[in-house]
Amino acid sequence: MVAAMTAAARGGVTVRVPAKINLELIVGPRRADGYHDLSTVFHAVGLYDDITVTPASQWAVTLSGPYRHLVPETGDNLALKAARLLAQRAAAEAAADPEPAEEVEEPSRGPLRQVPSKPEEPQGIGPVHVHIAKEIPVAAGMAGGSADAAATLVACDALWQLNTDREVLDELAAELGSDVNFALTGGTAIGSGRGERVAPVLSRGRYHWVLAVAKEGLSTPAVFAECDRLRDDRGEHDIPDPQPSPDMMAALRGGDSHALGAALRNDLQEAALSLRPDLQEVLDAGLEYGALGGIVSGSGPTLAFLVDGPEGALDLAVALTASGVASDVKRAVGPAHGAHVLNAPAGTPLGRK
Ligand SMILES: C[C@](O)(CO)[C@H](O)COP(=O)(O)OP(=O)(O)OC[C@H]1O[C@@H](n2ccc(N)nc2=O)[C@H](O)[C@@H]1O
Ligand SMILES: Nc1ncnc2c1ncn2[C@@H]1O[C@H](COP(=O)(O)OP(=O)(O)OP(=O)(O)O)[C@@H](O)[C@H]1O
Repeated sequence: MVAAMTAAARGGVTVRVPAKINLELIVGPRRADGYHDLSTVFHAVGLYDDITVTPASQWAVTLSGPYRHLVPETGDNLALKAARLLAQRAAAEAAADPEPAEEVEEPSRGPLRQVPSKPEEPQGIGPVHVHIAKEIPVAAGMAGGSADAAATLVACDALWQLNTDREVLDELAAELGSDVNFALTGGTAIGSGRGERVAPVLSRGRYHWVLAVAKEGLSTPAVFAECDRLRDDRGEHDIPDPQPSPDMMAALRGGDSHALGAALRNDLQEAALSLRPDLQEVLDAGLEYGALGGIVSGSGPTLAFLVDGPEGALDLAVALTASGVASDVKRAVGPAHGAHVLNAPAGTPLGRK
């Protein structure tokens, strides 16, 4: 928060964005465009990246935090792509929709004449410096890059005072990646299409999670490809269209963590374990030490264990660490809010007066 206030004083906007896990991930057949239709239940958890955007003379991105060395500080960074995409969109809209002329009465000449109205478009759309305080593990199946992209859209929108329609933000989010739309939304929500169509789901309760983060990440395309390969090897060709499961919907409606633990499902889990067999030992240990359920998060390799409260979370985190099967163990509570502004410069709609 102090960093956010300092950023605001320098004319920057800071946005906080959560990591996600997938409580359910049902993978349909591979589509002609290479993606897979999904039915997923996204769940945002309280493990956050903070993104600060500040006006700059050229586009730039920097990182801090324990995972900073794993993320490019170049134009490949998804956050920088998001900032440029929003700038391009705003410029295109301004060009397509030139300032409307308005009629005014000019007393000296009598008749009405046309003059351009005062520009409504915000000034100063241009290069920004994006700083990512990174706490979300990288290539971990927790949508860290997507979270940064979503946060940057929200931060630049606030910085440039664009007030972009949610529909347009969603369009840009989908262009950046399948998980970006959910990072804008947060909470617990159903994802369909390739994951970019996000809709609310009736859910109650707060859930406590223990996350076992692996040292080395997994590539999302490689895990989907392994899922296809395993299905082909088994001769599974008639993959049904993915649908949310009644058990998961009932568990969420009831807010019952035991029912939720039993309903956790991830169709990418087998593929992630096939590529990283060492994860099975950690999964078994978590369940043995009392988790209500355990699952590979998204495309992995992070493992998410559901426990029945904060004490259970501490006990499991200690047990997993002490047993030596997992070196980086975190605790988080869900659901968490989607990308939200922490602080904005004075004088802007979101800033202090
Ligand atoms: C595994 C999940 O995290 C579950 O939420 C997502 O499906 C992955 O979302 P993401 O990382 O934002 O993925 P994208 O950047 O859109 O796609 C990366 C690659 O993952 C594969 N991919 C992704 C999403 C999807 N529905 N089907 C796919 O097959 C494709 O090979 C794609 O080229
Ligand atoms: N801002 C960013 N934050 C994290 N990774 C980024 C970012 N920009 C680009 N990347 C790259 O994207 C790749 C995937 O990282 P990310 O942390 O998003 O994976 P993930 O959590 O497995 O994604 P998902 O769960 O959405 O499939 C990494 O190789 C990373 O270097």
